[in-house]
Amino acid sequence: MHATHLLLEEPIRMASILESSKPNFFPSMSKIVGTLGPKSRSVEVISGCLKAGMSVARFDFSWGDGDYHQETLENLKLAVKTTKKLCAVMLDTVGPELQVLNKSEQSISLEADAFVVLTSDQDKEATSKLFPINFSGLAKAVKKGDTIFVGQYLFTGSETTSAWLEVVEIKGEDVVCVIKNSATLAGPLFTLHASQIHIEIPTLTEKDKEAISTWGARNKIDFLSLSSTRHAEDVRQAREYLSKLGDLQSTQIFAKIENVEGLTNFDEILQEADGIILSRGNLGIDLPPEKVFLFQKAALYKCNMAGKPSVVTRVVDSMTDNLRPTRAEATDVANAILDGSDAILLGAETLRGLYPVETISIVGKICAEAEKVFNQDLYFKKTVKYVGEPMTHLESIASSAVRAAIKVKASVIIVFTSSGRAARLIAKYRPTMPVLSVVVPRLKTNQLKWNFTGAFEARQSLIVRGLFPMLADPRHPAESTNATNESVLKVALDHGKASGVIKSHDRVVVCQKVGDASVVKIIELED
Ligand SMILES: Nc1ncnc2c1ncn2[C@@H]1O[C@H](COP(=O)(O)OP(=O)(O)O)[C@@H](O)[C@H]1O
Ligand SMILES: C=C(OP(=O)(O)O)C(=O)O
Ligand SMILES: [K+]
Ligand SMILES: [Mg+2]
Repeated sequence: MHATHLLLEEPIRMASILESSKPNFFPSMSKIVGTLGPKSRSVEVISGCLKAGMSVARFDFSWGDGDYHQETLENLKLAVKTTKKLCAVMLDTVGPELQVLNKSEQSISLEADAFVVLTSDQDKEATSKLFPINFSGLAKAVKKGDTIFVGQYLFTGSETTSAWLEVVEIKGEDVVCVIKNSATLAGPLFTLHASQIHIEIPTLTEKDKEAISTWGARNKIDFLSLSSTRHAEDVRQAREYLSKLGDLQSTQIFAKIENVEGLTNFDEILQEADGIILSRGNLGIDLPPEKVFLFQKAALYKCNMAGKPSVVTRVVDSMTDNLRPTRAEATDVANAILDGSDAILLGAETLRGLYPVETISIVGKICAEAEKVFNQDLYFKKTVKYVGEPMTHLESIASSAVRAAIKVKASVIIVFTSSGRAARLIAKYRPTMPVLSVVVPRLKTNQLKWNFTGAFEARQSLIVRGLFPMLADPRHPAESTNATNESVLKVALDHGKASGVIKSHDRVVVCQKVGDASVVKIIELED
């Protein structure tokens, strides 16, 4: 991953662009989150997704029930076993999403300039003149002139399967809208997005709590994607809720920023959350188009400096129906990585798209190319300056490990960690080589029984750029004596060699504790 060093800021030989890249052991350092659904739930397709580079599976509770998602998850577990590729699980909440139920499932044709009424009377059938919605407060929340988008889940706002409405009148509980573009709405469920409007529904709804405490607890979810996070308090409340659900106190919360409220409160939200999802689908509707890129760059910079993983959504919509992305989309993926994103989240493309595996593969290839021209040196300096002095011991060790690894052209960095903190700090400095994070389990008690930690920590690094986890044998005690350190390191090196990331005569940088001292050491392998 560090073979050819081109920098965007330097003149690039045009011919070098045509040289094909050697495939690496890992498709890319950047991570891919795939949403699993109708087109991606067989063991076969999921195995294909894992081999193509998906390392986090997202289960979106905006549609489908627990049983449906459970079936998919069981298939994922089988696929993980057969492919031997690790995958983390993310539960995505419904949140304060407005929905129209189309019980008859017949498509609804909307004509430009005609009128449609949004009503809270959910007993009514959806027709081209009437949309029953799941919220009674809309008439109070919107005013004449406001914009509302409606379409099939994950609509883009630019195709003929979604429509743009403008509020013309409020009649009691009903909202009368004029249709701005002709469209055909298909499927059982449409999503509604009222631009820049506060919807008075809690971020974590009762339905979400139910899904988390049953499905989530049963499956020990690694990540909670908190849809429509609007305030830091939303994250605190979700954390409080998870803390009462046994193992889920280890679940990480990714705040999904999808509207201007979340954007306005971004700094406080970032402090509370474990990571951020830039939900550009909804945000792209809430923001004027010319401002979207700016939010992306500003938010990713803040995540990078905080050392918290970031995820960008909705990159290759057109691949839902096509084998190739548009030029704009291909360029957009690369730019998300150059802007600092850790991961790319695929929604419709894998959920209901025709080419889930191919999409993951192409997105991974674009990410890998972007990583090669990423100006790590500049980024490193910026980060060190931002952190300032004095650094914490651990941060100083982590940044030094990355620097040393680049200077000696190490093929990998191996980091020992239990909490995952050391590994995340190394990733923060964006090493150009993969980081094998060796998660050493710790024995922990909840006063009832003994348990090993480590599984969550290992899987949670699957969303961080550059981190590739392995779980050490729990028979190795977590205290760092020289003998155990050496034996765990040997296992890690063997693992690296067996998988092909480490070859004989390679240099490897190791970050671990010896007694009470944190050390960075450089080792040169024999054959
Ligand atoms: N089991 C272990 N054996 C050796 N070194 C370790 C172990 N766990 C963590 N370290 C090292 O200890 C330092 C602190 O790392 P950190 O991830 O914060 O530890 P912990 O996971 O115990 O909180 C880092 O240098 C890390 O590489
Ligand atoms: C991923 C997105 O959100 P949702 O949860 O609605 O798919 C998005 O809006 O980009
Ligand atoms: K959702
Ligand atoms: Mg969304």
